Amino acid sequence: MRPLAGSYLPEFFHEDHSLPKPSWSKDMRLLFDQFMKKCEDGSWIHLPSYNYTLFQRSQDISAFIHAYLPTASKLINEEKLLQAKIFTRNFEDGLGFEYVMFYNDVEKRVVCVFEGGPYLQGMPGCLHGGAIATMIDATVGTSAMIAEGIVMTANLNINFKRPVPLCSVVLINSQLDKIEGRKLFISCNVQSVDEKTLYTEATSLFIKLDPEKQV
Ligand SMILES: CCCCC/C=C\C/C=C\C/C=C\C/C=C\CCCC(=O)SCCNC(=O)CCNC(=O)[C@H](O)C(C)(C)COP(=O)(O)OP(=O)(O)OC[C@H]1O[C@@H](n2cnc3c(N)ncnc32)[C@H](O)[C@@H]1OP(=O)(O)O
Repeated sequence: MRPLAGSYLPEFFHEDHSLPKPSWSKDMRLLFDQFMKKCEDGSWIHLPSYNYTLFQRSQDISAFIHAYLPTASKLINEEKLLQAKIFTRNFEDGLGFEYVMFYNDVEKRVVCVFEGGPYLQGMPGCLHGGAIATMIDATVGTSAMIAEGIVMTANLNINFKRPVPLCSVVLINSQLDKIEGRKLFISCNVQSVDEKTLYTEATSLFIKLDPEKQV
């Protein structure tokens, strides 16, 4: 199985969605600039983000699924895989998930600057809990993938402590706590930009996939 080479992908697949857009709020842009500044000495790394998976070409996705998820592969329509896109990267600009992640290798931390747009409403004026869970999963998932490669979420435990105002910017801070064999334990919190409000706390367990096992 070969990793993705950009050359055979349509142009729009190359777009990095984690870069500033006109739809970003002032807070989002400010935090982006602050973290980019921290990247200058190499302590933090900006993580690009696309709306396709690493194995977008049908045979690459197919090879991946057969190797790692043989049971699921029996139920997957391979033609539809050509249309597959990353869940969080398919809303029009500014309406859904706007986010950018940064990674600190020494501290084993991934931080996500996230603004949930108006299409992510749950309770009136508030972000849907599922949208928060999605972005927590994406953030801790990124941390797990950086550490161990091909992983899946086995457990995600979330305490919603305060409602997140719709269209506000939050910081999702994740921390790789420990790795035990194939298990990765990653904790996370969601805070307001001024760090005065703790919205959410979460713990997660990721399992490194074992191609020898028939999951
Ligand atoms: C996958 C990446 C592919 C590459 C993609 C490339 C680019 C992507 C680009 C952008 C994406 C960026 C970021 C990521 C964004 C989002 C992340 C989303 C991730 C997900 O959204 S993913 C979907 C939800 N996820 C599932 O759909 C999993 C269903 N599930 C299973 O497929 C199996 O369950 C599996 C594989 C997890 C484990 O199965 P298995 O057979 O390999 O391992 P096994 O069961 O033996 O467990 C081993 C040891 O973990 C312990 N253990 C297991 N589960 C536990 C639990 N829940 N609580 C406590 N302990 C647990 C056991 O007790 C044992 O412990 P011990 O060894 O001590 O006995």
